[in-house]
Amino acid sequence: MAKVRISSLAKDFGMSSKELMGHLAEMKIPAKSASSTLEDAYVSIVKQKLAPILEARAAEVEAAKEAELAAERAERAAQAAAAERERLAAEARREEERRLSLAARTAEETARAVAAAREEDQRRKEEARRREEELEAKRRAVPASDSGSRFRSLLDQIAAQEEVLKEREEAQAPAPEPEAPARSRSGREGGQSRRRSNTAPAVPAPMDMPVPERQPKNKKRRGAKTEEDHYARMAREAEEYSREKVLEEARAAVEEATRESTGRRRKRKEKREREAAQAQEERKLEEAIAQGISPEEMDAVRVSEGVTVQELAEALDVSANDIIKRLFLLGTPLTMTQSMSNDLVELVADDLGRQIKIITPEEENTFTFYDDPADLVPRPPVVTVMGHVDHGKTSLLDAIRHTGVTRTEAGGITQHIGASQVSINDRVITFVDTPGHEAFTAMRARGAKVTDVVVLVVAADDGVMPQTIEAINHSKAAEVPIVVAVNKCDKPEANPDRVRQELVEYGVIPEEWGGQNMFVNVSAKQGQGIDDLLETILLQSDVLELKANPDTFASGYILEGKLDRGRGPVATLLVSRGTLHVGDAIVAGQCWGRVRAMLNPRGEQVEVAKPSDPVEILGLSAVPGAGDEFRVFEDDRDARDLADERALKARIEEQNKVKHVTLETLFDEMSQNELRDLNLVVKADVQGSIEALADALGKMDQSEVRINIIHSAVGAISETDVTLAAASNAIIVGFGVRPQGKARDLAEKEKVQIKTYSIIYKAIEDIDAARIGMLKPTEEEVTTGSAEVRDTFRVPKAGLIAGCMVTEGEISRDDQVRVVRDGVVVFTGTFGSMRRFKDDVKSVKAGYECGLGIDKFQDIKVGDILEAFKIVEVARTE
Ligand SMILES: Nc1nc2c(ncn2[C@@H]2O[C@H](COP(=O)(O)OP(=O)(O)OP(=O)(O)O)[C@@H](O)[C@H]2O)c(=O)[nH]1
Repeated sequence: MAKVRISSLAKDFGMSSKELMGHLAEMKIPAKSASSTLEDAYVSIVKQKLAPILEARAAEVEAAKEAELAAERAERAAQAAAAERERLAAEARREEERRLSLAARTAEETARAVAAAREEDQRRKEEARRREEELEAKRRAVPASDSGSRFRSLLDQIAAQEEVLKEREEAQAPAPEPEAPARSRSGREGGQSRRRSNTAPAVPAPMDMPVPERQPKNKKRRGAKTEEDHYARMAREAEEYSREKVLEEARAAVEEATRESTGRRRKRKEKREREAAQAQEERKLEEAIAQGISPEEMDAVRVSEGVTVQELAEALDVSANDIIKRLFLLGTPLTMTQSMSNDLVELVADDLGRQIKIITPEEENTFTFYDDPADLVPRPPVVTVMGHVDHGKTSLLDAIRHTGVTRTEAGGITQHIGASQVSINDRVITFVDTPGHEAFTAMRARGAKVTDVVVLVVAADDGVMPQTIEAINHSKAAEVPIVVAVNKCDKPEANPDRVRQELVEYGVIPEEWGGQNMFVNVSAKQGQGIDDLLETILLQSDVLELKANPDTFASGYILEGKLDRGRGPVATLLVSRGTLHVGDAIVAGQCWGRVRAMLNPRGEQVEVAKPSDPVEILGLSAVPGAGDEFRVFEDDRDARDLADERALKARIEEQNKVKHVTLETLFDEMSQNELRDLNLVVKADVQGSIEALADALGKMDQSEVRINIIHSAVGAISETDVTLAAASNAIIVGFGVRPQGKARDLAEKEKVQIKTYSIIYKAIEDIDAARIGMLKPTEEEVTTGSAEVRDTFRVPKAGLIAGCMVTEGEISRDDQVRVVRDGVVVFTGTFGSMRRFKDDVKSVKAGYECGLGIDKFQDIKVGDILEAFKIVEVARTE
């Protein structure tokens, strides 16, 4: 059979060998190290079980790849965008430069034009002044009579000259008028002003630039006006272009600013969300710590142990069909109302990629209470006495009780209720009387935390013994402080110091040696050191600052439950919180009732029990179990409902234990079309048997049902085999091997069928029979009687006849017969004749003689024993 190394399998799975080893350990598949090998059958189981993880991992890898690709794409896009931004910025820069240089050029030109205009103006003024002077000189030289007409003609000449000059001026210098663009854009102005505005320059002149004088208007100059329109249009276009540009830039700037502010807003929002998520995470963590579970479990969907397919579907909010389908694929077909094993629930949840938390009945029956610290008041410590057998636990408890009783009041111990209370220095200590760690651990296993302090009894003459160590370990696991009572100190061979030294090795270190544990030397027998021990317990409990809220409905744990003939169910409870009153409606496990009467440890009737008080109560509907949690309900209907609900759940669970396939049910399952695979785990004493079976199975018709040997090995049927079979709905077939004790128990619990055979063909027959839906009853040989051959004689036609005496039972004519000579079977066949005297008979009883002939056997000898037997069909029990 092929084998795979764990390390290479882990590699295939894309996980570390360590992780895979962890999974294997969970599946109870034996694997020593990463270099160990796994059978093929195990590999397929591992693959099946890990399928959800592997798929998830593949999906993760896929997602990571995609994320990488997306990141790459995003980066490329970002680069492209950056390049585009760079290009646009460069373009904008170029545009700006161009605009600036244009403006500069225009300004320069304007300045030049203005200077030229000024110069021209100056020159004109100069000219006019010079002409004025000339005229004045001429006027003075001309006689007064004809001076009028001559003067007029001169003036006309001058006017004509001025006209020419003006014309020249306009033609030479179309100096642009630096007028504000806003004014030029105002459409309310008249045509004149519009025309004026049309002469505005493309770019406004710098502020400090001197404004050129306005050009004189001339409506008659048509040609000049056309020229003006052309330039004006160009100027307007240039201006509009630059305006558009400015607007565009402004818009872009606004957009950018908005983007930045949205970005900031988004960032702020993201930060707020992050903080909220973090706070929620922290809250979750705190809650998880408070409940003693991992934060992941907080997210998980919670279902009760033994949940049915339908309930699981509802809890996971998926269709029941989906779950049934998955179960079918897992090889465990179940119907809607059948309950599922924890393994199956986890497998299905994994398959669906969901977190699930299975709530055990203990967890389900636990209540969580919250008390305001202001309501808490000190309460007495609850102490459990533990120690090795015969080290004096019972004696010590007796001595303590005796001390307490005599100390408080006369009357002695009248009743023992499984717990006791003693008073010392006006303070009370409660002792859980059931000594030994079984009670303690059993309670703890049920989630009951009743003990505040453990008194570890160690006999000074015996020292640390195995149960002492166990008690230490249990106390430490429960985080309960230990006070050591070194007992039997009265004995001459007592060596309390040796006890101290030995305990140091186990981390129990005396205070006087710098450790945490208080030690007291006592003698339970002589009552020595008991007060000292009680005071030490009080000291230890002071450190613990034990408190509880007495002003609320009571809750706590059942210490003991029993059925009393006269009084009915009786339970001893320890109140952890609140105050219990007679008449309270109470639920404990699956029991409920009203507290009819309450007795304190001294057997006195009491009306109330406060935190740390043990009381015996009457009135429950049934006997609760030790460690069951109890609580009082305001309304007894609620109490009854809860108890009923729990009882019903327990019953359903019992009925619905997961059903696995058996050879007998195989045909039914097949005909319902629910099963197509018959999985086998084969264990044998020799490899040859496994091979022979595999061979034979291989030859069977597998058209209707496929037979898979999911695991085979030489050796006894182990727990691991059962786990594997349970997980894969397989039948365990054993040849010449038996299940180990624990494996049998587990198989019973898991309802896994184990079939053991000593002959291979029987197994093959069974499997084949199961396959075709017929499981034949077993054939058994039953000895009917035996006869002794006393004589032989020959009879014509009939052959050799033996004269016999029937010594045992009754031999029938139809029986088969075995001829035994000197302890060896020499022939097996059937009777040919059976006669008494001359008559053929059907049977002969013990004590009678008869003549017997055996078919095809003529070698009967005197002294032979003829054993008669029948083959009967016996209905199979396995
Ligand atoms: N000399 C002496 N004998 C003691 C002392 N304490 C207990 N014994 C004896 O030790 C034996 C065992 O005492 P138990 O009190 O039954 O011890 P235990 O630890 O309760 O034993 P189990 O219940 O069987 O685990 C009895 O014979 C007691 O008489 C003591 O202080 N001194």
